[in-house]
Amino acid sequence: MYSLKLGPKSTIVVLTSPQIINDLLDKNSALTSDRPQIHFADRVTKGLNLTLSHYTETWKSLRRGAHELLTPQACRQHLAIQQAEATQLSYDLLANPEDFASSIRRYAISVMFSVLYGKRVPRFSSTSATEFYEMMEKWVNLLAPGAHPPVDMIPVLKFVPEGWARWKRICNEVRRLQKKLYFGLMGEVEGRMQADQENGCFLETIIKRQDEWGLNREMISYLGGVMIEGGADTTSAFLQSLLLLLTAHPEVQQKAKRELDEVVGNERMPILDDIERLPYIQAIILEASDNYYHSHTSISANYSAEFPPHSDGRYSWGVYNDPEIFTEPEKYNPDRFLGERGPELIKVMNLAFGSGRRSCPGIHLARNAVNINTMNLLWGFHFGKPLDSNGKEMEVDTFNYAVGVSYCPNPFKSNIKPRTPHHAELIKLQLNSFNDAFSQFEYLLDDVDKAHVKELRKKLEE
Ligand code: HEM
Repeated sequence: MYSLKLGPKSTIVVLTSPQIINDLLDKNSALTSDRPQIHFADRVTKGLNLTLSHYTETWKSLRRGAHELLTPQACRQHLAIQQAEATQLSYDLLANPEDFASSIRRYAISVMFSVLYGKRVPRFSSTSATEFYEMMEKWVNLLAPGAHPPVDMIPVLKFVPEGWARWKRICNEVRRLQKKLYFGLMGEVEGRMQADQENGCFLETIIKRQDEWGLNREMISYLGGVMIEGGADTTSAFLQSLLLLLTAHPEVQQKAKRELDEVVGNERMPILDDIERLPYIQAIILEASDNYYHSHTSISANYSAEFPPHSDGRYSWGVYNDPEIFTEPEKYNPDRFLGERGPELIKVMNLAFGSGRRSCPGIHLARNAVNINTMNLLWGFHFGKPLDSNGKEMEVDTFNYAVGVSYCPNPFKSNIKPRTPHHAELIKLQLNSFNDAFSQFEYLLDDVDKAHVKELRKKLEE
């Protein structure tokens, strides 16, 4: 653990010990559940962004709604569409293996849209996805460290007139885009409810129970939007990290496939419950989880001399890369979780979803997504190293990540092939069997998406 003093009022504390994290964020969470001051976020969302907002009564109402709708039981109800979309992802890798990154991103955003708004995203370039990503690019750039004047450190900058402060105009633009998108999606759900076309999505329940949770229309629309922000790119970054690591480690793939062949076999695709009987696959997931997780908390009262009020606490890499906890932490070695120290290491990896009151409310949905897709990908495909112009395998850099608000591998190549034609055939058959699961989420699609879905169904039936 160490701290950096960045001015009279700003201290960043970097936490690297699981014991201190537990003590600080779990046992003392009433004092450590705030977020640091982010003026741009307050200006854009007026305190309604669940992830970035201070520890306020508004945050508590938003969090209660999010929590109740993302319990393990509630997430079971979303399993059919998660499984269907995961099969669609496998099919997309068969059809267009070079474009795996877009296919993964489509998968992740489509599950979030379906679960939240009851409307899937059949193409990466579907209008809803494009609008979301356009908004997100501006939003993430606005929040990126160093991209704009340091208003939080020099608050007087808030008074610079808008004509001279480009960041103020960007804040206004992001606010406009967020409101247009999030209110628009909410309006679609309201319209569908009035037309008696409910499909059990998150926003329907929130709208019905808003009084109980103390939420108004603006809060609900932001809650939905923030859940897409929190759930889509995190899940897709995990799956891209996983693919990068698997591509670099054929020996891990081989071992995983042996386990899958014994437990699942070659006559069906995996289902979620299989994961319990696949300890090596579980270890692959745990070992891939240290690459990008972050927690970001703020200490709101005088906790101790090292943590003055409003100090800003962070942990991530330090914990998972401590050689006293993880032997050779830089090595991708799932077997470390299967040895004698496995249970102790698994406990540390559970920090990957945060600790205390600000920990990830989407953990169960995220784990289901990660489990289903890791099993599917290893069951159905081989991820080979890319080849150079002489047909020789190239090495893969597993530390080549984009650094920013989200942490995702930079574009990379993987030589993706189905394991056998039989595996490819089973993926197509399974996708065809999910027509009913998909159709409930296709009511609000535009004409281009509807035509795309129709053409795909026709192809699968040929
Ligand atoms: C693999 C996928 C995911 C990972 C790795 C992940 C990880 C995290 C982490 C580390 C935090 C911060 C915890 C802290 O500050 O202590 C967080 C917060 C959050 N996550 Fe996730 N998450 C994932 C998926 C999801 C999903 C699917 C949803 C929505 C359904 C979601 C919604 C949120 C929200 C709203 C917050 C902010 C909570 C708050 O500040 O009260 N996340 N997540």
